[in-house]
Amino acid sequence: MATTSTAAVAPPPCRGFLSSGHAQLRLPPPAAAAAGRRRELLLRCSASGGNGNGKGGGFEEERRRRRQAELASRIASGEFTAQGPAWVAPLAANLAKLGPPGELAAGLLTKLAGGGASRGPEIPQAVGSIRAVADQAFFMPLYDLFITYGGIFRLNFGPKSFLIVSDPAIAKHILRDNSRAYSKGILAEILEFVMGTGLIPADGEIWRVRRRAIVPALHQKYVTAMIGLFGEASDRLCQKLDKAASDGEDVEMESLFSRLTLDVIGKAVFNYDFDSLSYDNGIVEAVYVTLREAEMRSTSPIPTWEIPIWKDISPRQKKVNEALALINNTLDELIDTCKRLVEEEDLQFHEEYMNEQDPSILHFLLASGDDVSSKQLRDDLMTMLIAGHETSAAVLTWTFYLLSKYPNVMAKLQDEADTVLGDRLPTIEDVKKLKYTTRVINESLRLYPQPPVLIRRSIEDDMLGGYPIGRGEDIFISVWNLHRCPKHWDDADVFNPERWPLDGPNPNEINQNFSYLPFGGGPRKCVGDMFATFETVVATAMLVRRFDFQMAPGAPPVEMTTGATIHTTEGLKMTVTRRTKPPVIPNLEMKVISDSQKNTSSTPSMAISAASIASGEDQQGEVSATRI
Ligand code: HEM
Repeated sequence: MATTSTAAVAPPPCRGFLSSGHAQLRLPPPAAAAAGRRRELLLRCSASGGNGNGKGGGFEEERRRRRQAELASRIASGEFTAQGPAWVAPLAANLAKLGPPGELAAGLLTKLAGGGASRGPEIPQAVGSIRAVADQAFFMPLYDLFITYGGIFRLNFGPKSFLIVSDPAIAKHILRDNSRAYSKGILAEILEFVMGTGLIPADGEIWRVRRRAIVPALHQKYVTAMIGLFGEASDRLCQKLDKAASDGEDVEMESLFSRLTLDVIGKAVFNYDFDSLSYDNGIVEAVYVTLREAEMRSTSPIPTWEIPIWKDISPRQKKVNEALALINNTLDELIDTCKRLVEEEDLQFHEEYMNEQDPSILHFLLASGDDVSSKQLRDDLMTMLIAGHETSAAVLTWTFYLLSKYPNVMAKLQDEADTVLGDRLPTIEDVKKLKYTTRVINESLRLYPQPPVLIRRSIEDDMLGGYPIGRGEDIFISVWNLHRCPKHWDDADVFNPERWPLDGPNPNEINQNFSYLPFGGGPRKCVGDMFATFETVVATAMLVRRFDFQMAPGAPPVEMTTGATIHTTEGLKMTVTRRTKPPVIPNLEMKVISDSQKNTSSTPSMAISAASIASGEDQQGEVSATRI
């Protein structure tokens, strides 16, 4: 079968943050009994998926399992284990950087120096080489190390050192209880070139002011109105798939989901129609060039973009600068146009203000009289464009991957979509009824959290898990590990939407006590959580209502790699078949905001959001994301 090529401007994503570095892992020697227990745990905890029977399967699963088993047996054999006086670890780490002879010397040194006593509580240290696992996404080996060495340990690689946190109580402390003692650290440094002081990288006073300005824009009426936009964009994707099904072409769904969510977020944030599902234009290409650069910077061991002269003459940097200039000019024009519209408007601003011709966040911000420089406004828009684009696309990609592996879940999902949606574009009332679809998204986010790690830096001394830490520590909170911890989850690796009862609260960080963090937690929790949940629910329901999805024959194995979110290494190539049900023809004359959607101020609270109301940020008096 031929393949519909849709990835012209989206080059393959980069490898993991640590994958090209030489991570050095060293830990205190486990007692023999503990090693045995760990080995047992490791065997139970391979982070693989499974098939519809929950028994696992597939070539890629097998490869993943083999690689994990290899690392597990190397850890259990004590290969990474060394002990000795405090000076041994850094010296061994530096030796190991010199390649295989250095690694050998490091091994000998640590063996000879063995038996050092610890003075007070010390965070377990990982030192050694993970080159053997360098061909997988970096959060995968972190999982095996977590299973072996616990909820907090130090990872040294090269001159860098990170604390890896996989314990819910420690995550809660950093993200919520003592969040003021932590900044975005490396993340802010990496993203500065594209997001400036936008909401994600910003810290301190700038963050506080911008969060207070932006959160109100995602109010109930706005998110409800967006459901029409989600439906129309998903319908355009359905038309594309319809054509592929007629032509007998396989489709690369990851790239299509990326386009779907780009089209949605452009309209939702600044009322710009990228129309990337229809064609590639300069601005779409510029967005992808910028996104890939941000991911490259987050995964590269050497910051070539900072090297004097080179940064000015490198063709890659030139392309990035041109792309950024194009996006910035476009955003400036959109801001100017919107300012004119607001000036001409007979404006009566109120809490749930929304311009029905242009319900975008930009319009809200300008109408609210937000006193902000154009540069800051641009940073905020750019931040939301990126935050709301790749994340939702990744959720859809991994959801459809999981559905192809679990046909029983797909069948239930299709039943629900048939019953609830009929032949209409979804309304807010429909979305409330799509409870199983919502559980599928909840569960997909558990298995494939986007992003898989949250990054912080301590800006004060603190205690984490009983260990003292100094300021300046770079910290990775592994959401992947939290979401797959065998102590917290039954059959942690199995895709089981039924684990979340339909009549129960929507799972979130509060009711799962920070073992489940799909949208983060505390004051920096995602502002787009409801938006994103509705967007992915609407798209999933509309697609499965019309089509069956299977992995395409001969499709490359679906492996993970990571930048900001979890990507596939070679795309998600699927065969799409029209369902045998009578064709569904949505009423495209329906307005983006239907009459029933206009009067939403009295919309009763949904089960899906009721539980998220009591979020950590409220307890801290910070501005929380809007709930419906
Ligand atoms: C399924 C899709 C999404 C997922 C999984 C997701 C996930 C997250 C997570 C985990 C964080 C916390 C990051 C941290 O603590 O370091 C976050 C923050 C953020 N998200 Fe989302 N997000 C999604 C969609 C969106 C959308 C659609 C928007 C905008 C409309 C958005 C805007 C933001 C912003 C602005 C922040 C920073 C908040 C702050 O620091 O105050 N996200 N997101």
